[in-house]
Amino acid sequence: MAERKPLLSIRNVKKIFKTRDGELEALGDVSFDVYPGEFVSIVGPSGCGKTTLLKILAGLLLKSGGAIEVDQANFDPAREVGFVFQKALLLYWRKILDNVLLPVEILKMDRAPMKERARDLLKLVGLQGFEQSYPKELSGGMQQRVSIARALIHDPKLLLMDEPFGALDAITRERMNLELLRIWEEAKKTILFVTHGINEAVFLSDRIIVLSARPSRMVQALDINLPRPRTLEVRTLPEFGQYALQIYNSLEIR
Ligand SMILES: Nc1ncnc2c1ncn2[C@@H]1O[C@H](COP(=O)(O)OP(=O)(O)OP(=O)(O)O)[C@@H](O)[C@H]1O
Repeated sequence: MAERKPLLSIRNVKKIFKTRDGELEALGDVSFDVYPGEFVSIVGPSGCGKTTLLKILAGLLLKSGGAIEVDQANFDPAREVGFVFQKALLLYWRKILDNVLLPVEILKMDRAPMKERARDLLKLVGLQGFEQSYPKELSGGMQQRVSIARALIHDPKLLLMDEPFGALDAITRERMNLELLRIWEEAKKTILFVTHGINEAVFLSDRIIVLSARPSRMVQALDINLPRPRTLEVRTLPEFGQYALQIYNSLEIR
């Protein structure tokens, strides 16, 4: 079998912010790989630089050191990366279909053929029939599903998700976890997912990267060998608890 090549190689990435009070070292030295089709989560203490790392990967921030290698010539983050933030950040004056089509306009792609894709994606995220609604007519969970459809519209290889369900109530969050796995399996994307939820990370991921407090470095890369497709029963397996405990230990939560 041919050796798998990572889609993304993050090598000794550092980020130092220059602030009024001097330099702030956010990312100390972070290295890990993400393989095509993987679901990788990042967990770590508040302020350790998880959002910073995602922004660097999306091309929204410059790194201060290290290297990011991508297994593709001319990998353009604008085209190959989709970003889902904690808040859905929909444009309230645009209908749902037009919100999903926003990246198409930003990337100056042909809008007409993408309309059909936008409809298909809304169906994929369970929002068929809401194409002509406005964001305020949708619940928080529904709005977040629109933002997932929007992040997928230009068919990026990599989906970066920054605590996408952090603002949702616990029940909606559970539902969104199941939805996301279904979407991931269907859309066959590579996902890098930031969360504060250790159980959420274990439930969703193939691998979990645990970062230390600032200046952060990787303290653990944990492969999650739980069966897929994951159903809620997976949470009752003893291994599930053992994985969660390993992460608590790495984070020194006792
Ligand atoms: N633009 C900036 N200028 C200066 N400092 C910044 C900037 N952005 C982030 N920081 C600092 O860098 C550190 C990492 O921030 P970041 O938002 O990446 O952390 P995080 O791990 O995502 O946190 P949380 O889990 O609380 O969301 C923090 O100490 C933050 O104050």
